[in-house]
Amino acid sequence: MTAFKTLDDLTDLPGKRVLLRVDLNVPVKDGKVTDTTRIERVAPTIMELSTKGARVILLAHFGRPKGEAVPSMSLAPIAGVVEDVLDHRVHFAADCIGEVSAKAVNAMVDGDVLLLENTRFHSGEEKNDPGFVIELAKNGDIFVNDAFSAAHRAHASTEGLAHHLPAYAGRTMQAELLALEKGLGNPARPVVAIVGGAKVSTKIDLLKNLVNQVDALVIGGGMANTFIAARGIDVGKSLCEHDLAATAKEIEAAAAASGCAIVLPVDGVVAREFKAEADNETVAIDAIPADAMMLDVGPKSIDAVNAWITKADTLVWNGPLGAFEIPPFDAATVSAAKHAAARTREGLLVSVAGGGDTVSALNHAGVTDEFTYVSTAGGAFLEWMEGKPLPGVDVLKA
Ligand SMILES: Nc1ncnc2c1ncn2[C@@H]1O[C@H](COP(=O)(O)OP(=O)(O)O)[C@@H](O)[C@H]1O
Ligand SMILES: O=C(OP(=O)(O)O)[C@H](O)COP(=O)(O)O
Repeated sequence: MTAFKTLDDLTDLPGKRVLLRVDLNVPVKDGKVTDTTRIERVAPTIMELSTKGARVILLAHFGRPKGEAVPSMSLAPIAGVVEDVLDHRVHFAADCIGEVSAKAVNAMVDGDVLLLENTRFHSGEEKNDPGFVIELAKNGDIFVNDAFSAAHRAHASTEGLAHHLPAYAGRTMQAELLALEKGLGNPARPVVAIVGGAKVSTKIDLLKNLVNQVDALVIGGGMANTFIAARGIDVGKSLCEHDLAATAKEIEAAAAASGCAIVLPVDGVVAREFKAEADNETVAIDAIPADAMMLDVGPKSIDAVNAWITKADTLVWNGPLGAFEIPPFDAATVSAAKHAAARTREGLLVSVAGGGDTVSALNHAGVTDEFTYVSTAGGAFLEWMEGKPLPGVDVLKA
């Protein structure tokens, strides 16, 4: 934990350009940020550096634009939200490298905060391309990483930069690792994991190891549809990654071998449109109409999920059970969140949840403060839980 340098080791900041990696990959609906938790969590690091006289240059990604400058994934609208959370002016530059960024950085005075455009607008970011890292590094004297939730990515702004500039962990990075170690370092059993959400392809591999560490794996959301389809059941138009059927089967086999129960939905709430209050019906899992999508798990499945939460001494949760942003498809997620919160309140459960949308879902259910710990990270938190090396953390220790 103390293996890396922190802001406590940074002295003489006035005049220094600090490249601060943050995670601004926040939930957005109809162009509006719906949850500012990730911004609130990095605010103390930004303000500490600014108050100590640094010129704070924020690096972040938004969405998965795959190396293209996709306007809908610009960070420009997020700058104003960061400004509101910080209650401090936030300048914006329309590129994270090159002349545009250099001009904005050169115009900074001590204490200024500048947000650079989405690092993923350049293909060099995800490739951790050495030439791109050098371009990023030109704008800074010091690198601080406060994006624990992106630390499982070996990208230019999360890993590469630490090889080029003196590198430090931000306050959130420190706090996340400490809290996860405290909550899950030696978890009381049974340990139940809930994994749902939409990022099926990037998270499914994590389940292979997770089943060796938990006593039950409850699967919901788009992830469940993929497992259900792999069992040969037609999921209609549901979010599903059919090409991952073999992986899903491997995970089921690994779970059987390690004695981990796999809990899949037995019923679902289906609709033909992805919108709030869409006409919907509850059907058995093997009766999803061909033209419908399962947007939430059904009432019998909710009972089963809550029964597993009752059995658990420790709960780890990433990914909502359904499309919670569009009621009534929030029912399962809200029910499980409230049940886990109640058990935690009674001292019967250690509950740790994480992920940009998961935090937003817990906020929606009104129970965030009642969980033992809520991480900003989803995938990174699961990888940490698996014991996998996190490139963004390891490079700070190197
Ligand atoms: N059955 C479903 N169909 C479509 N989308 C779903 C379904 N269940 C959950 N989702 C979506 O998953 C998203 C969150 O997934 P993900 O990004 O993996 O979580 P996190 O950000 O917490 O790691 C939410 O936007 C939610 O609407
Ligand atoms: O939102 C994020 O992760 P999460 O959905 O696992 O919480 C991070 O910003 C990482 O994003 P990525 O999964 O596109 O690399």
